[in-house]
Amino acid sequence: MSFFERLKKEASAEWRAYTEHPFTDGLADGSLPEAAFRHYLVQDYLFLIEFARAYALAVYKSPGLADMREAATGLSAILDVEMNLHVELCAGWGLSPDDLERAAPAVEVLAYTRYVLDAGMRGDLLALKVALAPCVIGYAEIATRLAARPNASATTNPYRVWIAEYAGAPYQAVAANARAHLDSLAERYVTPARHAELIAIFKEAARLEADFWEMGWRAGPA
Ligand SMILES: Cc1ncc(CO)c(N)n1
Repeated sequence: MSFFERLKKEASAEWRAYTEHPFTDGLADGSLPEAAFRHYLVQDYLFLIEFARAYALAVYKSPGLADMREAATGLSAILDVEMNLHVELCAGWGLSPDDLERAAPAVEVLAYTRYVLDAGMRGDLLALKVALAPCVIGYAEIATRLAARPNASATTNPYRVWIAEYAGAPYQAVAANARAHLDSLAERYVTPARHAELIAIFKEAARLEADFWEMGWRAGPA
């Protein structure tokens, strides 16, 4: 079993609560209230800015050049690809870059991004990549599951663009790469004594991802 599979297995309750949150089902069938999605989009932009900072920390925390380049590629994937797609997606929802940058971060954004940055600052590159894994790899898994649903790509589903973006080949390749790199770091740096620490970080990050969906979900009409 790969290291990533092992993490998922150990954190199966947290993983399910995150990847099968009702918010995601609302995206799949188009039933998610628009206010919930709009709130999520604004907060996700603020999240991505801090997430880019965590990748920058991964560059710094890299023991060697190959790890450094991998982290730099991840940083560029966020700053140059994912954030541009996000701005485009937001424009379609009537949200300008100004609207996005003026927003105040929700406590769920602060809690999650500070947690990941802290795990990286006090730990090594592996601890940081474990904290990042639910975000990067989780979204790829969620979108693949949603894309297989009957209404996911229907023109009547307002969330089809979001699903297609994360289920699409470029994002899936980013996630596959992150997964392979995590497994290779684990081969180099995991010791039995570290398992509990790393599983705890993974569980916490998955829990904070579920809280992120919950934040969006609460912004929808009751
Ligand atoms: C909250 C959150 N987690 C993961 C991703 C994927 O990058 C995202 N855009 N937002």
